[in-house]
Amino acid sequence: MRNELLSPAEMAEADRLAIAAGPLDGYGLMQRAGEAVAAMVLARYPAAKKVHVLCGPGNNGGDGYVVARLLAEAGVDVELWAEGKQKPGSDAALASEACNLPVNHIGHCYPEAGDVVVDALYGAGLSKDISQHALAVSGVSSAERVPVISIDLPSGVSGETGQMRGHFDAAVTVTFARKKPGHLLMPGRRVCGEIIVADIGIPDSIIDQLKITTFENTPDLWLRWYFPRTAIDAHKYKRGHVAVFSGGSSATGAARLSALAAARTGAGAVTVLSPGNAMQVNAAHLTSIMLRKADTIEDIAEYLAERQPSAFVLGPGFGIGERARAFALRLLQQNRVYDYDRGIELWGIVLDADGLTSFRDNPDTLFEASHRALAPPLVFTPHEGEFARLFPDIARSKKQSKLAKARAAAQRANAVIVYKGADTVIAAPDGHAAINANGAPWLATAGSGDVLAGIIAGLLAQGMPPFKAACAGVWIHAEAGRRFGPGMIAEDLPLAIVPVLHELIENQPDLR
Ligand SMILES: NC(=O)C1=CN([C@@H]2O[C@H](COP(=O)(O)OP(=O)(O)OC[C@H]3O[C@@H](n4cnc5c(N)ncnc54)[C@H](OP(=O)(O)O)[C@@H]3O)[C@@H](O)[C@H]2O)[C@@H](O)CC1
Ligand SMILES: [K+]
Repeated sequence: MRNELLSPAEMAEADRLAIAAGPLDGYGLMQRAGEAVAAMVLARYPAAKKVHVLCGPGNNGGDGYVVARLLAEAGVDVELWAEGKQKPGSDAALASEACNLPVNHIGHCYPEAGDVVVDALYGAGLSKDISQHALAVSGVSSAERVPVISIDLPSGVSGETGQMRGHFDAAVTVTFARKKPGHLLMPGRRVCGEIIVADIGIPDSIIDQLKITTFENTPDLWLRWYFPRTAIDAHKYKRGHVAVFSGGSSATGAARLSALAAARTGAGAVTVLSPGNAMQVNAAHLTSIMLRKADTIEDIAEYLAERQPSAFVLGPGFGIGERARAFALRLLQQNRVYDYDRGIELWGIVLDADGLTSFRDNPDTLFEASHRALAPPLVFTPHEGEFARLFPDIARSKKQSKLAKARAAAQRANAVIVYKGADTVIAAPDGHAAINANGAPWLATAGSGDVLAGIIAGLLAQGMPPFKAACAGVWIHAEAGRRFGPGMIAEDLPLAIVPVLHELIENQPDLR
């Protein structure tokens, strides 16, 4: 897999292992890094009037000296600008010695329209805010529309968290071996431009040794082994039965959106569980989706015994309060069911929106229930506000990245957490996590989250493991929204996922 995301510490470990295994030493890796960037600059900007290379004191700057030397050798007009003191004898010092160009202080750098800037100030070793001089060059570059090529990361962006300490706005970021979380987490992602991952000679076998648990959410993560295969003899209930709880008579649309999405995702049967006072309005709007009255805990118990549904959605439009808490805790009393023949978990619960907010005053009652040994798999789908209500202390942390927060929450809740946003993070209680990157702004529309909850439930119902179902659901939902484009409303989404599903299945020969 090439979708692992390496933290700066993991990347340093990969470098260390690669150097120990040979044949390249640190200086050799730096040459390869510089070659990749120089080749990219030559290919993309053959008509650049001048290339300004900004070098910091560490190895990011070292890469910059290699780029400057190679571009000058290729006949490009190169000017070198530096700040900070190099460590004598470091790879960066060797790279600067090998580069014979004059070095100017960065405070005098004024790029002009038609030039290109190579930003080799700070990468993995960023440890403080970037200087006023660096910020000034960044500002002039933006004002003059001078493209910035950032090495490893736009200087000022943390590779670990995506947080920024001043920044460059890159047109292209060239990173090495694998992407880093900071390339995908906001706000860093916004300033990376196009991200190119260059091979500098660190083999996959070295990355494998690191046992990475953070990934970019791409189909590689879940399509081949885990995506539901519709068996030829599939009976509708074998393809899973999803139940979605509806709100009262004036708030039923959200549940129907979830229900429709679950059905489109391939669940064989879907039922809306409705309060008595909303039966009529739900009945007026449902056709293939079934409807059943569920006002009380007894109604739910009866339904569970009779129909053995395989996934629930509780929360969209449901209403905040005691009823939501009681229903959620009742579902959590059911034991998980494992189908040993098919090797799949038979059911799970997606808790969204009001289903989460209802526990804001006493989240521990929810977490105690979810930690019971036989409790069914749980997926929470909070946006930022809901996350803060359920995990206030984690949400407040200034130090932790969104990735770390989602992981901490997943452990505490013993649930898969889908921490939504432009950079949705999916985290499992066992520490596995993925960052989604195929979203689009049009997904931020009312009802979009209800559809996502339904897609995930549809996948859970078909036996997909909860973390994989959540990852696949987020990706499919985002892909459908991205392809639909401007003008999309949530009602469009359940149908828009269909071509995405077709393509996923067609692209996997062993899934046909
Ligand atoms: N390892 C390898 O084999 C390979 C690594 N490669 C490359 O190395 C890069 C990582 O190199 P690195 O670890 O030297 O860190 P780097 O980002 O250059 O910064 C550290 C220096 O900057 C300083 N500093 C930090 N922030 C600052 C600020 N805001 N303002 C001012 N100063 C600041 C910091 O100071 P200190 O924290 O020590 O006070 C220290 O002196 C990586 O991104 C990739 O490009 C490739 O060549 C492939 C092979
Ligand atoms: K940089």
